[in-house]
Amino acid sequence: MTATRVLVLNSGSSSLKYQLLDMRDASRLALGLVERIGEQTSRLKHTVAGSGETREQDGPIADHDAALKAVAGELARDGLGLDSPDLLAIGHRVVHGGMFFTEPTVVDDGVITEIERLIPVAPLHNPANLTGIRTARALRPDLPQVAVFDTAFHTTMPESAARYAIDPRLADRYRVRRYGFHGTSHAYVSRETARLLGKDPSEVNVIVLHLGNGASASAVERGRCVDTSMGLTPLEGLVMGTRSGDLDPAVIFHLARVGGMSMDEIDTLLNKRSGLFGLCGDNDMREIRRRIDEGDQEAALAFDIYIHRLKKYIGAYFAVLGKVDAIAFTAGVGENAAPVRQAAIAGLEGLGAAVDPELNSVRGDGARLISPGSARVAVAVVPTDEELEIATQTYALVGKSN
Ligand SMILES: Nc1ncnc2c1ncn2[C@@H]1O[C@H](COP(=O)(O)OP(=O)(O)O)[C@@H](O)[C@H]1O
Ligand SMILES: CC(=O)OP(=O)(O)O
Ligand SMILES: [Mg+2]
Repeated sequence: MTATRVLVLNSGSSSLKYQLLDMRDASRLALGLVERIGEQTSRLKHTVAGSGETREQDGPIADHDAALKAVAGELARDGLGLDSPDLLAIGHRVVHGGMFFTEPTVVDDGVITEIERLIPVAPLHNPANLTGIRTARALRPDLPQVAVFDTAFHTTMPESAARYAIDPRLADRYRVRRYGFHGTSHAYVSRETARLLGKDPSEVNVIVLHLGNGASASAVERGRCVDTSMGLTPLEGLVMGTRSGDLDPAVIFHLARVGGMSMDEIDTLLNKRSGLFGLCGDNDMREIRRRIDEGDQEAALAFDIYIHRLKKYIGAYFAVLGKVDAIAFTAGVGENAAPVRQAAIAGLEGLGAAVDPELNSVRGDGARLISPGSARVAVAVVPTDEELEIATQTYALVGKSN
């Protein structure tokens, strides 16, 4: 029997999302999430796709190694364990691939060393991705492990967008350039948006707004990324859950010289204690909307700053692309927060974009248009599926040799 199943691991800084898929028809067999890894209140939520049965397990899970072993245990209970002969490969999300990785790559020792070398530019993500790879390798040393990089989709950016305005020799020596992240999602969502419009990706220009806890925008011209809001690290660009996004780099010198903060303190401040959380003490958009509804001014200002930045990027990418066919909202906030979509597009009628309040308020699982029929630019909600995209790329790489 030919093995056709792919297990996908999407390790975040404190979470592990996973899906087991059968790639004959890309159907899901099981999926789940381990949250708050490293805290006392960790939770594993495991769902068996066929029956829809969900099991939850609460209690401390110390690190990503323990998380993956717990997930393996849950899968084994359903007869879907990692020891199954039906398992073809394990696909891993790796956030930073630098300039080196432009394609999905079968992991060997050299690949691991390179991902390790990139830790300084993805300190929240690459260590977790590496733990996932190492644990999976230890559990099934015989299986191909495939790394799918967040940065890969953005390697088509022209130098004018990818370079910072600093001495290119210095930039090259330290590999300082704009890499961009969430690429697997931007690739998938831009393609799905074209499909929603009944077009081939090569026929349309799309602005993708990936608004999760981390958030980034991209300008996709005829299927190729030409600009994106994240840079050397996932800190640049939009206001995020806990990250500041863009600021004058001199803020850092100022906090060091005048505020007496160390580089590590500033790094932690900007990555973990800024963004929505820094502004109002909450990083979850649901909580922020609830507070706004109760008249909370601090939450309202945080929301306004978030929207203002988002709008600036939408405007910038109109200019970068020249002609825009669609704006797609995706990820946790983009897919669920109707007020964010409404506020981000409000006032863009002159650019041809508008949101129909009624369509915008309808909840749904699939990709859908939320712009009025008369709008020149389609505005859409397009759910992302990084795990499906990673499974597809993993299968394309190792399935044919099986
Ligand atoms: N129903 C909802 N309404 C508004 N925001 C939501 C909703 N559900 C999730 N979110 C937002 O989505 C975020 C998580 O998005 P997600 O794409 O899962 O992020 P990540 O992959 O970075 O963990 C939450 O922090 C929250 O702000
Ligand atoms: C790169 C990045 O920001 O990822 P996430 O949104 O999963 O934190
Ligand atoms: Mg995410």
